[in-house]
Amino acid sequence: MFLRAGLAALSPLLRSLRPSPVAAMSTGTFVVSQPLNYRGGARVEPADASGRVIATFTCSGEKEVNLAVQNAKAAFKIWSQKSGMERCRILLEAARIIREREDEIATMECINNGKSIFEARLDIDISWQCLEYYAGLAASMAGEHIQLPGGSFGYTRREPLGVCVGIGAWNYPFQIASWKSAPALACGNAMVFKPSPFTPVSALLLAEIYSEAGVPPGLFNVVQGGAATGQFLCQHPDVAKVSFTGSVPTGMKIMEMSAKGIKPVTLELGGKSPLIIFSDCDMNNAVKGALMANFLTQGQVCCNGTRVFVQKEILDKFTEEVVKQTQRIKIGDPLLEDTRMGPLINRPHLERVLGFVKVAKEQGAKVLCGGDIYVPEDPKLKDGYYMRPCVLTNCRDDMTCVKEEIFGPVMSILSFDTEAEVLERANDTTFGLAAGVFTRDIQRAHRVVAELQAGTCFINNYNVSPVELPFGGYKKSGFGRENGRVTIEYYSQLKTVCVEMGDVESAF
Ligand SMILES: NC(=O)c1ccc[n+]([C@@H]2O[C@H](COP(=O)([O-])OP(=O)(O)OC[C@H]3O[C@@H](n4cnc5c(N)ncnc54)[C@H](O)[C@@H]3O)[C@@H](O)[C@H]2O)c1
Ligand SMILES: C[N+](C)(C)CCCC=O
Repeated sequence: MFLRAGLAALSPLLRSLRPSPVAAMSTGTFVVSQPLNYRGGARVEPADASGRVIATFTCSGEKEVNLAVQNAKAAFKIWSQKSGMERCRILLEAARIIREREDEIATMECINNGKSIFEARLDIDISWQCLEYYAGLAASMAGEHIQLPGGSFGYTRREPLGVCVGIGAWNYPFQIASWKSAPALACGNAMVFKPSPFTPVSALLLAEIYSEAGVPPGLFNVVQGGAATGQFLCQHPDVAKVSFTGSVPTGMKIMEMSAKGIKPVTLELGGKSPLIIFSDCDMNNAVKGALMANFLTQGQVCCNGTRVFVQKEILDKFTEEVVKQTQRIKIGDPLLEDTRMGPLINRPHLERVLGFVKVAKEQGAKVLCGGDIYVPEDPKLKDGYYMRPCVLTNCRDDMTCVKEEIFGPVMSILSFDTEAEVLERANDTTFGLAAGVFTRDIQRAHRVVAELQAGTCFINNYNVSPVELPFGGYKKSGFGRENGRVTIEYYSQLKTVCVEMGDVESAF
């Protein structure tokens, strides 16, 4: 197998998914000449193929999934017996290696996904921080001791679940693999991870780094493939838990499959989050916050605050400034240091996003900037999947662009009068991933976030993600959390031990 990967080189992958020709989106390329599955501590060709070829690697079928799970089971026996301190040391070493190789990993991620190298480095930083954070928690995981009458007592043990499955989306490939594996491994579990077929390469680096850091062979495995491979993983009888990041429709299927095996699931799904800008805000910060809420990773971010509610008094000034700053965003080759927006993930997705802009116009929205294809000057990039970031105004709550997740660089601006009104409109959605508020009134800020139906709320900032804070959704945006101390609970189970110090008082 020989995969010439990269945005340029991933074109064979994209070509295999749709017949039209796909040209280079980036000047960046890398050559992957090794297999893209990772099992038992080494890169391996899949033991079988489902028949659906993606580039020059094949989707893993039932046999390969089974081998990966069996390898994970064997590694689990060793890993789960280690003390928290032992696991901590190995995870810290893995974090150190990621940090040391940050530039190399970020470059691969940039080519893998199309996000700017500037952002890719931030993703890698958040990834090693996540490993460091859970390394610390591994060493401090403990149960309770509960005194009972007559000297008897009980205690609780926090135990790992076994083999956990991670299934990732394409927008944060390395970071998603880290957010799932770090808490899973810290708790003593093993993992089989399936990246999105659109971004298959960077999870392999994580697998190799874990091996280099000293995890037992088979503790973290990677299987490549799409929906069918994901189904084999979810349905496997030896899998104890599934952690999924992706769309709501796929999340529903994952939950259904997991329900059949009574497997706990974590679902990190989509969103259509509100960002509320009150007239007493710090205007500079609110404008920066709106850009952060909409244009990271070409707008392909689950928690983006795409419904920007602006209080009437400052609507014109805010809109003018947002448009000015949006037009300044440097689009182009994601490997260049000053680029801040690269191409979208693939042509069908670009067309889908442009389609949302078209419908928005038909429904009465006004395009203040962008929303069209961008052709970079560099001839090598001319057929890339670029679009200009878009700001829409004249939006109404019933418009498609305001109701549906676009997953692209499209911000919808809506105006409001009162706090009560905006809260009702902000919550009028089936999603509940995130929300944001900009105001100088501290009481209002806390009052408003208390009423917002969202799992992750930001006050006077947006889309920052310290690994110490739990991240996850309400309503159809999913359940379970990633990051923060609480995630330990999603990768472990509690055993209660009741100890009798006297004689048995029998009822018989
Ligand atoms: N909440 C979060 O943390 C978060 C983060 C990133 C992305 N997302 C969401 O992900 C979506 C975009 O990502 P996507 O297009 O990759 O999502 P997707 O649901 O199409 O695919 C996600 C993953 O699921 C796999 N998959 C697809 N069908 C499957 C099936 N039937 N069984 C098992 N696995 C299956 C895919 O191969 C991929 O690895 C957006 O809706 C976005 O909001 C959420
Ligand atoms: C790191 N962010 C920007 C908070 C994104 C988290 C993952 C969502 O897609």
